[in-house]
Amino acid sequence: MSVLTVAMPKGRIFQDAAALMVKAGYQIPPDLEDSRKLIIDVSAENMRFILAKPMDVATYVEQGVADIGIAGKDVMLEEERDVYEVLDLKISECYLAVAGLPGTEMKDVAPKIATKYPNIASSYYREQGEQVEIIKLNGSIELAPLIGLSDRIVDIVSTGRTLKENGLVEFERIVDITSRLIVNPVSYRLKDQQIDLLVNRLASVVEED
Ligand SMILES: Nc1ncnc2c1ncn2[C@@H]1O[C@H](COP(=O)(O)OP(=O)(O)OP(=O)(O)O)[C@@H](O)[C@H]1O
Ligand SMILES: O=P(O)(O)OC[C@H]1O[C@H](OP(=O)(O)OP(=O)(O)O)[C@H](O)[C@@H]1O
Repeated sequence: MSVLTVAMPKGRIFQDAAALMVKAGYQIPPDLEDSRKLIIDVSAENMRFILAKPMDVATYVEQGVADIGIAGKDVMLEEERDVYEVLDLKISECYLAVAGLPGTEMKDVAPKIATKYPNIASSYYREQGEQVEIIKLNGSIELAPLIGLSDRIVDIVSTGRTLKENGLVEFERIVDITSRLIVNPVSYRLKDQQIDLLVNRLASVVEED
């Protein structure tokens, strides 16, 4: 049986994802994320974990250097990678929303939208029939309307604390987000039994609403 390479997102999703795998019976070392090592072999499970930035997970899986991966639906929508999305893991829940300063209207001509998700924001406003200028930022998105960089932001909301503490309000909810199990199409053909086993084991522990 060949080794299964799993691209795991560092950061927020990691703990939820590792807990789910442990619940599914996989012997994952609890300190997987504590070291600075980026490749961790778990020979007992015939698995290799690569620790990636969340936005890059789907890239590793599409390129085939990882057979499977765990990625937020936000990443899947933004990146549109050629991978199979096989299971909603129902972890790391959040949503994408439009937010801004309360009581403000968008400018009539070329309103500015700051976001880490330019593709999602573009298609959202295209569907709304609104012509906007997208400003790509890499973080601290909530700053943009506060300092006059944008009329609105498109960003992730989880507890709502960041919006609240910066005096911003949510205007529209765009899409609910959870993390997904994704698979490289070629790997799915070559390692179908191994992957099916993992999918079934994870599916059986994913909480049903
Ligand atoms: N409050 C939240 N903010 C951002 N992402 C969240 C939140 N809650 C869940 N998520 C999920 O976690 C993923 C991002 O994880 P994380 O914040 O660790 O990475 P990141 O955005 O690359 O962080 P950084 O750039 O600060 O390292 C998103 O793709 C999303 O699916
Ligand atoms: O609703 P909340 O629970 O407050 O979470 C939402 C915030 O968390 C994320 O930012 P992150 O912490 O990843 O920082 P960033 O500014 O570096 O993107 C996201 O971009 C929001 O700013």
